[in-house]
Amino acid sequence: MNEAAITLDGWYALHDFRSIDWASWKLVSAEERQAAVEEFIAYLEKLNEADVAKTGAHAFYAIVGQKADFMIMTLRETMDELQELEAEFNKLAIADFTIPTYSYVSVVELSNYLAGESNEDPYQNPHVRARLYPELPRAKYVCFYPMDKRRQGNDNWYMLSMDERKSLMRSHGMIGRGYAGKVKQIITGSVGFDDHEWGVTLFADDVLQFKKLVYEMRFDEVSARYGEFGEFFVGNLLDKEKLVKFLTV
Ligand code: VOV
Repeated sequence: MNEAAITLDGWYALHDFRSIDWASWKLVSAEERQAAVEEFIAYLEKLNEADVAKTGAHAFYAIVGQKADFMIMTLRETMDELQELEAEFNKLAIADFTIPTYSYVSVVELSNYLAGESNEDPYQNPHVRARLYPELPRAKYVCFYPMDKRRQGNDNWYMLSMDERKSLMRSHGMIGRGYAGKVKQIITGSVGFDDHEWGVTLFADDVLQFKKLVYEMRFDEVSARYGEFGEFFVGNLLDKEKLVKFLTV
């Protein structure tokens, strides 16, 4: 059997995409709408308490295009908490006017492809911890897509030796490093959890950097030869003020 990469696993992740049923939302009285918006804001503020306490993190973005109207991404210590938060959202008044369009369940993952030899417990290393339990930046834009590594004929990632995969991942990492300070990436593993193998969540203040990074990576062997991609979602940061405007009809 080929050698599997060893993964370090951090917070569990839920990406929850919803569309709004605008026709029904418009039929509700202004008072009811206001109450629903306030309740929604209180829910988001409660999510943010975990960000402040560093027991989790969340991101909230308006999605551009017809795939969804907004996305709430939550990171938590347990899968149980993610499900509880999802159920809590579903009980909000605003949820009656949303249509679930897509969701993704995964866990923040680091592989050992580029890790050096060490006897220390990686879970105690502050740099590793910062990546496994990441703060989600309030960047202006988000990009999310699920992906797989190909398993077809001669292009089978899982049949490559550990050394071959290490060398390919090194090249991948080098391209990524060129985007330091411009794009923050969170890679979440989803084998056994969802329909693809990884979720890729990117944050940036310049939306064009997503296109530049993803395009450049397409020419790198890991993506060119072995990358298979699901649907792409791109969105704009929603703060309280923008949310109120967004839900005003
Ligand atoms: C912002 C840029 C950026 C940077 C710096 C970066 C670096 C790194 C490093 C150093 C490593 C390996 C060690 C680890 O940390 O796990 C990875 C790992 C991974 N990546 Fe990456 N990646 C980036 C960005 C980045 C993008 C844009 C994509 C999507 C690919 C594309 O074509 O659209 C991606 C994918 C992945 C995946 C799926 C994995 C896991 C692969 C596996 O088989 O386990 N990644 N990645």
